[in-house]
Amino acid sequence: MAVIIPAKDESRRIAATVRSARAIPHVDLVLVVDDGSEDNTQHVAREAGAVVVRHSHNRGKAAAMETGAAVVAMRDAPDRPPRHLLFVDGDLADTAVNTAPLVPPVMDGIADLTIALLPPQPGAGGRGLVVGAARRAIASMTGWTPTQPLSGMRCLTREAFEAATPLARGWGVEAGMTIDLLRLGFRVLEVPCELRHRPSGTDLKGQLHRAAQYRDVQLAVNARRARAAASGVRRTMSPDQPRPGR
Ligand SMILES: O=c1ccn([C@@H]2O[C@H](COP(=O)(O)OP(=O)(O)O[C@H]3O[C@H](CO)[C@@H](O)[C@H](O)[C@H]3O)[C@@H](O)[C@H]2O)c(=O)[nH]1
Ligand SMILES: O=C(O)[C@H](O)COP(=O)(O)O
Repeated sequence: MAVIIPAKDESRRIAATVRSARAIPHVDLVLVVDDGSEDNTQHVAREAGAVVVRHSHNRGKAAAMETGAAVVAMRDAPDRPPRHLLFVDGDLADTAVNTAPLVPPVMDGIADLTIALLPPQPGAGGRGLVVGAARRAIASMTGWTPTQPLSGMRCLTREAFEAATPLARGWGVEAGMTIDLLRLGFRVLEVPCELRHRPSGTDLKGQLHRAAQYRDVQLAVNARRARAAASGVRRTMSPDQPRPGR
């Protein structure tokens, strides 16, 4: 099992997150992908015992996740099955170890993707707009209604990860991944985890962040709707079927 931590400017919390993640049973690799931080995230993470790779400029969370998975693949042993992947945010600090319940269902083959359900977060300022839009979009495309559609703490098999790539960009990654995997028949499970993260507030920074989340989720969902419609048209036009309009 490898933990992948995408991290942008997380120097205040990354050491505690890395140390805590190293204590998760079955984890033998903790990889931090420094996504073009302007602070010293990479050094702090390395000192705390993580393997660290770095984007020279900021590319967004989804790109950091893809980089992380590629690096894990390079470090897998040729004679052993590929490691499963556990994605953990850099701001969980001491609670990162509490993502441990995500692991057994994947290791035991009960689920292909597990998603953490977080308890209510003190200081969270959202009105549920982005969360609600993502939830409805996932439900309409898959028939499954997630409780926390944006939760990024996720454990999945390598097979599921590869089926979900290329990932949707930026903040669209979670909604895109859930839709893609469910539509391909993978099994998804939400698992309660006692996590504490730094929630977005109600200040301007928080609202701009939500606007970016909303935009990225819409882009991810629209691309998937278009793809589903196009594959529907292709099916209609396959040679053994009558063509539309004829
Ligand atoms: O350009 C970026 C921005 C952020 N991060 C990292 O991505 C993680 C999540 O970012 P955060 O700022 O904590 O975002 P939140 O709004 O708190 O994230 C919530 O919503 C996101 C989806 O919109 C999910 O990815 C998160 O897991 C979920 O906690 C953190 O480790 C960041 O350091 C990057 O790697 N690159
Ligand atoms: O704070 C959050 O949970 C996310 O930024 C989403 O915000 P929302 O509450 O507006 O959906």
